[in-house]
Amino acid sequence: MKSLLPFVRLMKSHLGWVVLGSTLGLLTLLSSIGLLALSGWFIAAAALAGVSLASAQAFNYLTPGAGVRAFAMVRTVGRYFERIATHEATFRLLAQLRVWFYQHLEPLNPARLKHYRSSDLLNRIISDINSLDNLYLRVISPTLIAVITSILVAGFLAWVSPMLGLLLLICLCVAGFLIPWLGYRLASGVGEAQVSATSQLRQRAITYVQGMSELHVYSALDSEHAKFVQEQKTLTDAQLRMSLISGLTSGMMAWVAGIATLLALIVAVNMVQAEVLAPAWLALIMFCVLASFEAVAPLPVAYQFLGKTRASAANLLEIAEQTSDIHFPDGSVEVVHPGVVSFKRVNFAYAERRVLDDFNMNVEAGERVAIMGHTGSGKSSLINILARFWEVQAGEVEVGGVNLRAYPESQLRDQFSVLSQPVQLFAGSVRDNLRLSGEDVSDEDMLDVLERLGLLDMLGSEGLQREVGEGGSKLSGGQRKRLGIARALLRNAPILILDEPTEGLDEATEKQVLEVVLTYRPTQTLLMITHHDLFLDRFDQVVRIGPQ
Ligand SMILES: Nc1ncnc2c1ncn2[C@@H]1O[C@H](COP(=O)(O)OP(=O)(O)OP(=O)(O)O)[C@@H](O)[C@H]1O
Repeated sequence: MKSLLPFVRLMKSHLGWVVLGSTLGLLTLLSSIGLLALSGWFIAAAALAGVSLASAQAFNYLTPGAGVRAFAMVRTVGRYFERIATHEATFRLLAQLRVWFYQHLEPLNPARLKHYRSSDLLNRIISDINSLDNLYLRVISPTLIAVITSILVAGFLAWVSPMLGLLLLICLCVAGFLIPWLGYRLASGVGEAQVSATSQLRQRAITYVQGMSELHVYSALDSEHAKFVQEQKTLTDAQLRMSLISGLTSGMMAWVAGIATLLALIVAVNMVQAEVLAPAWLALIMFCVLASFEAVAPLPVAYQFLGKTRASAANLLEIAEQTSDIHFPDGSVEVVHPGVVSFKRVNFAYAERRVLDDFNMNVEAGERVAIMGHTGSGKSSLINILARFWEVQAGEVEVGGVNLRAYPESQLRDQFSVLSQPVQLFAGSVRDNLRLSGEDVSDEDMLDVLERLGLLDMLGSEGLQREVGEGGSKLSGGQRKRLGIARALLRNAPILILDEPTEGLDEATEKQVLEVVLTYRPTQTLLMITHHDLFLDRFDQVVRIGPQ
């Protein structure tokens, strides 16, 4: 249960709605019980009063009639507002949970998140967070309502007869504690299996859809489909077992309610025979006992799904409790020499994989540097280091004359414009993608750089509104790359880092692109990772990484 505590604490900020929803729920339920009990008494008492003219005339129809109407109105109006309040509370809690989760996820650098697939994270954000709406709506609020209602109704019956009160309390305890506990025990493993099966199925579905063309080409659709069906079956099996448990606990609940009513009837009939209870009270007691089970009826299902809710909570906490090992200080630093980059005796490894060993590089402001080396030698790792996605194990890295570790995050990001590999484009228009380089970038600047990179034809009649598709799927590989270069060029930062900007381009386009890269911002420092030696003579330095 410890895993649920942080989520219970989150409710504090919406305590008003939470308390209002539960109070209205309690009021509605008590009105419902009162309505049934009073109506039962009223009909029975009126019928008995009708036996003789004198008793019929003496019978007070007005007060109980008004009571029935009052209970009916409170029940109807209460139910309406209870739904509004509990849903408002639930949606507010869900919204807060999503933001809370994202706030914990966002600072985790790629080094922390590399063990998680993006589809797994997506599943946690959607499915696991949704499961947590069970906690307030189906567990906490109904439990509170059930406890208070049981005490009040059993107390009322105890006032009529202590025996009746005790009897109802015992039956409500069986229905409200024992049966939910049984449901919880039976379903605890199944709920966890359901959470895991849902996650697996969603991950499989995402991979399946994303890799559809490859699966077609390699004729692997059937085998992938078979795995998909198997995972669907695992989920359906878990759901079926959950339904069987629900059926079992609902049946037991109806059974206990029936037994309680029968026992109450026996006690009440004896009291009527002993003339300690008016006959019309028989109906009141019967309806009161029957209706009181409405309070505990939602509990077995709620507790049955508690295992699932706990598993979801554990999934979320697993991410939320991680702390980034990379800390950015607050405040600001004075960038002494904008555009300068230096690596001094740097050692760097991904876990046990050594990449840079005693690596040195000095780049002056405005210099153009080509970074070359065999594939896998660690060229792209320089970007990971400069962006502080990963930390170096030894040595010093300075940007603008300031140690990388002294930079607040946003100030560090302001030092670079980066074209990474592969280029990440977002579903949206060309303008949306270029806008990432700065809110103040004008359409004219965008069109100018696109023209220089030979991309105007790509825009067609739609211009900057041209949609690029999911990940740039509506563009060719070369267009994607050049659009990424355009975005990097448009961002006015002291240092431009391009990771293989001309990879996959034909020679003429490669020349055109390099020309733009080398002339677009003449005073900007350029670090260009490349495998090609085209235009190397126009670079101030060539840095080679790894064995030559
Ligand atoms: N996130 C990571 N976790 C573990 N190892 C990694 C990670 N990223 C890269 N590597 C490994 O580090 C080494 C250097 O990778 P890097 O991407 O820096 O090489 P590169 O020189 O840019 O290669 P290429 O020219 O093929 O792009 C490679 O052996 C690679 O397998």
